[in-house]
Amino acid sequence: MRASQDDFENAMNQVKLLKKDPGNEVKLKLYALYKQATEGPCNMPKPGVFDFINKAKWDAWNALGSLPKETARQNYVDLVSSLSSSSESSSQGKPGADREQQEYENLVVTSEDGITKIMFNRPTRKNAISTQMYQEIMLALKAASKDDSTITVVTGNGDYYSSGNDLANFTDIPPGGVEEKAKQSAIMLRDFVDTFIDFPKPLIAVVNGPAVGISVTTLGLFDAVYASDKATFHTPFSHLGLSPEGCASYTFPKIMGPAKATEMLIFGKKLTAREACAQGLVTEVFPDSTFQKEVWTRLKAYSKLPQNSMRISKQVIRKIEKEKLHAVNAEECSVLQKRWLSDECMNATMNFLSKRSKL
Ligand SMILES: CCCC/C=C/CC(=O)SCCNC(=O)CCNC(=O)[C@H](O)C(C)(C)COP(=O)(O)OP(=O)(O)OC[C@H]1O[C@@H](n2cnc3c(N)ncnc32)[C@H](O)[C@@H]1OP(=O)(O)O
Repeated sequence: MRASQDDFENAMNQVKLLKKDPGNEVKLKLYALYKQATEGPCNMPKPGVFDFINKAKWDAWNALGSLPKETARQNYVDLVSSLSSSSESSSQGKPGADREQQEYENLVVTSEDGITKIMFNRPTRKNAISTQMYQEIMLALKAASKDDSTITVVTGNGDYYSSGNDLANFTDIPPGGVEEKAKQSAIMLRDFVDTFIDFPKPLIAVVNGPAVGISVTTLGLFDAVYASDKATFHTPFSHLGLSPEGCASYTFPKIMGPAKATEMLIFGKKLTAREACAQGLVTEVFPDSTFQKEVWTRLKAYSKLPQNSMRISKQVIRKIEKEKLHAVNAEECSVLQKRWLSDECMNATMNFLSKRSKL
């Protein structure tokens, strides 16, 4: 089977996750295959003999001759896949060897061009948010709030932005029983949402694919939301015996009006990206084929704006709401603590985990 554009983009993301530097030879090969896959045969003038780096790159690309773009794309995906598996097996062979380098298990966090990017990284679970991942997101946001970047971006690796709360979170019952679990979860959820409410810099969501549950509700706390036209927005709380969180009980009626918010939050209506944009939840929608390029070009331009001015403007815009948002968050968590113990919620969770239901 030929590698698709999605496979190619996933492979590009995978390269950033490699735990081990693959070495210059492999990096040149990756560069050449990437150029061939995206631009075709080498079309650049040959760099001078003393321009060592660019000449090495040119040589590698030029050596691919007239290799078709599709074949180059496939070879790129295959090469990344072989690198990913060998870097996984070598780190398994040396337990703990790469721990210090990789701070997060479920996120990839990078800082470049004044932008800190926090990428959900559980693509095989559709970026479902496990208990550990909630903690990691809070840590990453707190670190981003203090680093040198001017803006912070949250996005997902793979085809989903996030499928929301990992429903397996509720299977890890502590000695205190389900009541204790519900209490712990409410405390964690409240801290989690507070971290978004208090985030001091422009916070941007780059919604690369479908978003479910808490990954949708928290969008109401972002400063801008850019979405691929492949993204959908779904809050199936009633189907799961739940109730809204992430301050959506307040932000959604405010953003889209109570009637539209009801359709989403009570009846679980799934919105397309364009519908979510028309309702004001999404700032702008881009065709999936150009999504990453267009959004990152724009974000790079925004990240060059004066840092203090952006922070202060955000403060002015949000200040009046902060207290209200914290109160809403506390109330939603307290309601959910009871909901998690309800038969409606327990049955829905069991049905999903025993593979009897999906959204
Ligand atoms: C403690 C704080 C709590 C805060 C509360 C928040 C509320 C919410 O977030 S409610 C929303 C909860 N999310 C869901 O109900 C989504 C459940 N998932 C699905 O319905 C489907 O997986 C999907 C529609 C998202 C995707 O379907 P698709 O057929 O494309 O892929 P799958 O084969 O189902 O997914 C691959 C793999 O990933 C597992 N998985 C996906 N999402 C979740 C999830 N949210 N929780 C746990 N596991 C998830 C899925 O089971 C598959 O696993 P297997 O390969 O082992 O079958």
